[in-house]
Amino acid sequence: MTYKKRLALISSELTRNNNGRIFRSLQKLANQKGVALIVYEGRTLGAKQYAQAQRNFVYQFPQKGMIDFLVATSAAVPRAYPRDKFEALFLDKLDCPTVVYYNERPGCHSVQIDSASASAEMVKHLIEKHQYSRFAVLKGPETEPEAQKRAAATLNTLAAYGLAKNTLVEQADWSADGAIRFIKKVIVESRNIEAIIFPNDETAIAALDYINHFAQDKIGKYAVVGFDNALNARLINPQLTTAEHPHEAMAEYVVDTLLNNAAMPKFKLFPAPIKYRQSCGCNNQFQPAGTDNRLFTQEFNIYENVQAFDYQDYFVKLTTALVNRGIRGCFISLYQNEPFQLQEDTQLPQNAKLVYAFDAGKRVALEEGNIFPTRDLIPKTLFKLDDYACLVVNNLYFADRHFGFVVFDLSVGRVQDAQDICANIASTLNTVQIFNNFENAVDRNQHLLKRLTERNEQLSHYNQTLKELSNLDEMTGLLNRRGLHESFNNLQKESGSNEFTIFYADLDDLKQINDKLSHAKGDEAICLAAECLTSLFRKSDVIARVGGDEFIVCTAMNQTQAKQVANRLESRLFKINQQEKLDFKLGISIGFYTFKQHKLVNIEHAITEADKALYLEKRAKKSLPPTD
Ligand SMILES: Nc1nc2c(ncn2[C@@H]2O[C@H](COP(=O)(O)OP(=O)(O)OP(=O)(O)O)[C@@H](O)[C@H]2O)c(=O)[nH]1
Repeated sequence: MTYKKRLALISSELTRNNNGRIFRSLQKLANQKGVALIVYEGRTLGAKQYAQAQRNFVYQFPQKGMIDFLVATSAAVPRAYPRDKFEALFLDKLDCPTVVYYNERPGCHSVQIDSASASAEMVKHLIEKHQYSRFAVLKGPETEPEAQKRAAATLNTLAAYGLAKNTLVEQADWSADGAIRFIKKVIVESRNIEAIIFPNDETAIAALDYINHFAQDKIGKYAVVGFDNALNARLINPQLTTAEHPHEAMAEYVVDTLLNNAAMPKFKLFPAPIKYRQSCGCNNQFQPAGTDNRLFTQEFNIYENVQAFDYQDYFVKLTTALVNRGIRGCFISLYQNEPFQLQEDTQLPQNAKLVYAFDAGKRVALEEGNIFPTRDLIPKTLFKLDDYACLVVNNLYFADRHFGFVVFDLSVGRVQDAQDICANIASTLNTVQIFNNFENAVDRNQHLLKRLTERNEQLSHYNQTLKELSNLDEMTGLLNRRGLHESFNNLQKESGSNEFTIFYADLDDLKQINDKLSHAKGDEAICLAAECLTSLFRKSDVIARVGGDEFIVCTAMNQTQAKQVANRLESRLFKINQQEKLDFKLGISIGFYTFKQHKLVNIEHAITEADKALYLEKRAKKSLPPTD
């Protein structure tokens, strides 16, 4: 079956009070007429409580073109919610026929129940059938016309029987908090109260639940009545006497009105018959305390494991949970934006990405991509919205991180289960995302660390090269003076010798070569001298060019060996000059100084001594007498 038209229901928590019955009755009637129901499940608009405000972001979802009709209940849109805000959020934006339950709003149809007659009848029943004369009355919120009608009719009827004076009256709201404060007061003040009239079932049930668990000596002492015939009215002990909303008839009227798109807003009042159960004193068989009737609709528990740290693991477990609970469909989408915090004017993110799909009772494998306009709820390319009779939309958030939404197909399946699973999806996906962010950060750090280590290694390699370069003479590739000192220290440590010789060598007549031939030839002579010295000494000896044409060699040699080397130099030079066919005569003078290691004051002293010897050698070569 296809559902061409869509009815949006703006509702607060579907498992509470009247909401579930409005939901199911509208679903049934709408579906019969080929209209799909899409429920946007939030809380009470305008509520200050944190969780309610976060939930209400779901009311941003209904968009023009997506839905054809709108229904808003007073639990979701109370009378106190300002007209301009209501119009901006729904009416102006959606521009479609709208019905409000239990309220009247300009431009909307309205369905209400005749709560005044029902309240009066309830009081009459308590007085005439049960002969109670001492009453306590809790009034609903002053801002709600529905609450005022109930309270006024109750108090007027009590007054008509002359019982108003003895009645304890308190003002509260529709919530359990107010009810518990009130029942405590009734118990403490005693006043022999016989019957308590609550403004709705939620407050009546909260009071009975309080008595059952915290004031067991008062079980059965008070007759209690509520209003609404909420889902829990039959589950509380004793079962609650209450006024019924004729939901089927109301839903039929609502759907007809919307489909026929009546031109003028209409107001319709429905009678609210009383459901006489045990709590007023009828059918007076109280079940013994402690039978632990479970409140709400959860009649059995399924303890599947739906906890995980990554998406894939989680989606497998979620599928099992959905199958176990018989939910027909579940579609999870994450906003394309980063998670955000709600501000006053936060708009629905434009796009979302479908990350999980469970359709017609089975998980659907998804390809990559699946980004779609958020307002569509599910991607048109994969699923046809017209195929779904009943969808429930919940936003996904955790603390103040809003990150996506889930759409349940509840044409089959219980609302309570969908709510359980929705809470699980929100908290688990939040954990998965935070865990992923954390892991990514760790990965990023590790990657950075690796790159940093590589860079460091590269850098220390460059440093080493630089250091080596800074120790070398560029022209000859020999050590320079700085390199000489460092290498000589190593030589001393590594040679194992305690006798060393420092040679000081100097080219002969370089100036002449420069002047007569060229500076380039002078360079050639220097390089040739370097080669000559390198070939003359051992690899382990330290050879350095320390000035223009001056060289120092440090070796682990005694004086005899040093003399032999000095002699060998002469023959080496002779050979070079013969073989190389040079434009100049290569001549090297050399002086040396040998010392025992322990006698060495420092290398500079040894160099000076070698230099002196060189000087003498030079003078001798030039046949000049030495000067002092
Ligand atoms: N081509 C060249 N010449 C240099 C270099 N460094 C220094 N000189 C020159 O080499 C000459 C060295 O002079 P000395 O060592 O005093 O004199 P010499 O001509 O070698 O004579 P003796 O040492 O007395 O034999 C100077 O003229 C410097 O300008 C160099 O790197 N290349």
